[in-house]
Amino acid sequence: MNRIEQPKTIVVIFGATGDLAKRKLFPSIFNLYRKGNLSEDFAVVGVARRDLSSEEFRSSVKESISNKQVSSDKVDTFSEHFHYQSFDVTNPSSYLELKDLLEKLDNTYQTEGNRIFYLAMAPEFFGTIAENLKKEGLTATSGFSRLVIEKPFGHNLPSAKQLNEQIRKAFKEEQIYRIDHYLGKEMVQNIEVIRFANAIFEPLWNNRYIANIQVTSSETLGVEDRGRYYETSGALRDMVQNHMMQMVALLAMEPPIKLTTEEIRSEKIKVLRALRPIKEDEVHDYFVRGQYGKGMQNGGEVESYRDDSNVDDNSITETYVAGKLLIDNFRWAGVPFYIRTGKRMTAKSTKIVVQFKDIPMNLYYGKGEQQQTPNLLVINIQPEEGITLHLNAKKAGQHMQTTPVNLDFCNNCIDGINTPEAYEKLIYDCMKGDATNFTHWDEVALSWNFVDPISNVWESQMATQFPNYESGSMGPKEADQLLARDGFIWWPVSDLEK
Ligand SMILES: NC(=O)C1=CN([C@@H]2O[C@H](COP(=O)(O)OP(=O)(O)OC[C@H]3O[C@@H](n4cnc5c(N)ncnc54)[C@H](OP(=O)(O)O)[C@@H]3O)[C@@H](O)[C@H]2O)C=CC1
Ligand SMILES: O=C1O[C@H](COP(=O)(O)O)[C@@H](O)[C@H](O)[C@H]1O
Repeated sequence: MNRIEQPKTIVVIFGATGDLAKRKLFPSIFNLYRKGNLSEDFAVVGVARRDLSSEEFRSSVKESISNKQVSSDKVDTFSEHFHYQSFDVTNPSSYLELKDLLEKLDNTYQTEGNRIFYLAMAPEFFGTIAENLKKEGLTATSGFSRLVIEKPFGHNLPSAKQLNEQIRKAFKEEQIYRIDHYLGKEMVQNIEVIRFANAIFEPLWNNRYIANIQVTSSETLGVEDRGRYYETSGALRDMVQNHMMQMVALLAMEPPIKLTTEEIRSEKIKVLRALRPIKEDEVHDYFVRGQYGKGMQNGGEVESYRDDSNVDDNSITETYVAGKLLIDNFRWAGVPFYIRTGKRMTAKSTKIVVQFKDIPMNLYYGKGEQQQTPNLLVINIQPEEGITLHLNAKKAGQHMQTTPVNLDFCNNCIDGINTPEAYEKLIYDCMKGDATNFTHWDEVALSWNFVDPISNVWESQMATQFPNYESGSMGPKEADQLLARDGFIWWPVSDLEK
């Protein structure tokens, strides 16, 4: 029987009073504790500017996990592991105070000098914190010392390089865990298994049999209270440079020779290196940007992006991106990978659709009322988790007519299986020292290198047509034309699409 690994560690959360900590980090650590993936040998130290006692901090931790159906005793015992320190990231004495606290907690919780520094703060502080942690001796412990970095990792390639150089002065590459929460999603992790553990897919996974691959991540929410950040980012930096390109890399990579961090990352890096660069004068041929206007969602009218109080009235920030990526290697030459992501769209849905090529001669073509549809393999990432294979079969009856049939596997429909949240998996991986589902610097750099020409063009040219899609729709019509030019359509990603 497999024994559950119960890592011993102190997690220091920088930005522990913030949104991410409350919504994602505390509940994820709690789930690990509840499931027995953590023993009693762990502590969490929250740091932020505001003046709170550890008791007050524990109350906010309890509040963030209060909707979980568990006994209050468990919640109380869990929250006893949490401690708080008011902190100024630029002041060396804050680090020295933290160092003392960590040494004491090491003894109390038997954490053997193991430390995870989780930077859940505005990115402008990432470099300073990393440098000070080293300078003030917090990384010199008898155990491991790891740095978890939230997105965004830079704003473009030069700023990402600068940040990387800064943190590399304090931490080695193997100590750095750059979070991309899509890599913690169950079905994103399943891409490799579907591809490499099934004899029926891998032989077909190439330009001889695949016509195109579509990756969609649509959201119904607008920018909510993140307008200020989003104005500096836009969908290209917020979603494409990281999550979307990571999914493309997993879909396109060669089978790794072993399932190790180095081998898997190395195959993903090769895909990113093989991406055909988009020249600035070609951006319009390959990429489409959009911004949502007002519209109807869930039966009510919603405001446009530009109406948000934190957004410029004439903002040219894109809330939608669709693009065509080409991978110039032996396996993928000629196969377009289409990606699209946007806010305030028809449905919340992340799906990958692999469209297979038509067979050379179809004996049943044109028979019956329904046209035959291509074979599709749909990987449902969220909210449903699973796979659907679209096939053609004989329609019951006297005639040789075909009808589409779907073979469905739903991962999260099975009773009793509650798939863990992405953050839960990633935090646990980091505690165990498994960096496979975190992005290596080379992946970050190659992704910025790919998207930078696109953002340069978009920033230098006014988007006079904005807003160009209604809230509640599937994005601007130019995104449909992008595929129509190649003779394809976007396959629906939800039943709500007409
Ligand atoms: N929220 C989300 O859903 C997501 C967030 N992220 C990333 O996570 C990071 C944090 O985001 P989020 O939680 O939303 O941000 P918030 O603005 O909600 O929280 C920021 C935190 O930083 C602390 N802080 C700010 N300035 C200082 C300072 N000078 N010294 C010490 N602490 C400081 C704040 O506490 P106080 O005011 O008490 O100092 C607060 O705890 C960002 O990099 C963001 O891009 C990534 C993906 C999703
Ligand atoms: O990283 C981000 O992801 C979310 C979407 O994540 P999901 O897990 O809900 O699909 C997005 O809303 C946010 O803008 C972006 O920063």
